[in-house]
Amino acid sequence: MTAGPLAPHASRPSTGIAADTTDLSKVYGSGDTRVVALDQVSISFRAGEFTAIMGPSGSGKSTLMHCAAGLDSPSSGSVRVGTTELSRLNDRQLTALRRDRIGFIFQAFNLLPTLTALENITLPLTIAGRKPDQQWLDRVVSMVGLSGRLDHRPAQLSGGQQQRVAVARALASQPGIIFGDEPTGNLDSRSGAEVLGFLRDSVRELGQTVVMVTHDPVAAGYADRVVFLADGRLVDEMAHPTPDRVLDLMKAFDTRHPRTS
Ligand SMILES: Nc1ncnc2c1ncn2[C@@H]1O[C@H](COP(=O)(O)OP(=O)(O)OP(=O)(O)O)[C@@H](O)[C@H]1O
Repeated sequence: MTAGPLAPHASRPSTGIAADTTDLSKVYGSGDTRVVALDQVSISFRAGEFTAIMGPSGSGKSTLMHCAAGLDSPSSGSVRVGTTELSRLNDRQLTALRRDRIGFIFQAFNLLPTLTALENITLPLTIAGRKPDQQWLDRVVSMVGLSGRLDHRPAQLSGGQQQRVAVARALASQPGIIFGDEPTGNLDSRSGAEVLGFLRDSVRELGQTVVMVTHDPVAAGYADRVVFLADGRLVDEMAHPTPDRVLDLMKAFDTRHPRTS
C-alpha cells in the first residue's frame, strides 16, 4: 500500500541528502497580521550529519522544522525528504511518510502514560503494522541505557529517562531523518547532556541524520553543523561548533540585528 517512494528504506537516498528545502517561504496571515516566517530558505540536511538550527525567538526555526518534516505546508518553494517531493503527496501519503521515514523528539516527551517504555518505543512500528528489527532495537535500547527499565511506565521514570524513551522511539524505525524541537528544553543540564550525547552517538555510531532546533549554545556544541536564522532567512552557518564559538556568533548577531521587542 505504501510501496514505491514511501517504502521505509527508501529513506537512504543515493544523493546523500536526507532532506532539503528550495526557496521555502511561509507566510502566516494577511494584511496587517501578515508575517513572513520563512523567506526563501534553501538548505540541505546531509545524511549522517547532526545539524542544529539556531536563531532569535521568532526567527522561523520551528516553522522551518515543521515544513521540513511535513507538519506544515509551505506558502511557496519545495521540500524533499530523501527524494520525495512533499507537495506531490496527498494527506494519507504524507501521514505515512511522517510515520515511516521521520522521527520526532519534542520538548514535552509525548509518551503514552498507560504503555510501558518498550511499548512506547515500538508504538510507531505497531501503528505501521511493522515488526521491530530486534537486533536494531536491542542496540538502540542499550545505547540509551534503558535495558533495565523497559517494563516501567512513564510515571515511574525520571524526565531524563522519559526523553531517552522518546529518543529510542524516534530511532526505532530507522527513519531517514530525526527532527528535535528543543529536545532538552525540559531537562536539567546533566540529563540534557545525556540525551544530547545519545543523539550524537546515533549519528556517529548508527549513521542517523538528526536536525535539532535549540536556543542553547551548549546543545548546539554537540552538532556537526549549526545554521543560524534571523527574520526568516538563513544568515550564517558554522561547522564543528563549540559552545564558545556559537555564543560569540550569537552576540555578534545581537549587535547586528538588535531586537525591537
Ligand atoms: N500559526 C501561526 N500563525 C501566525 N503566525 C505564526 C504562526 N506560527 C508562527 N508564526 C510567526 O512566524 C514567525 C516565526 O515563528 P517560529 O515559531 O517559527 O519562530 P522560532 O524561531 O521557532 O521562535 P521561538 O524560538 O520563539 O520558538 C513568528 O513571528 C511567529 O509569530
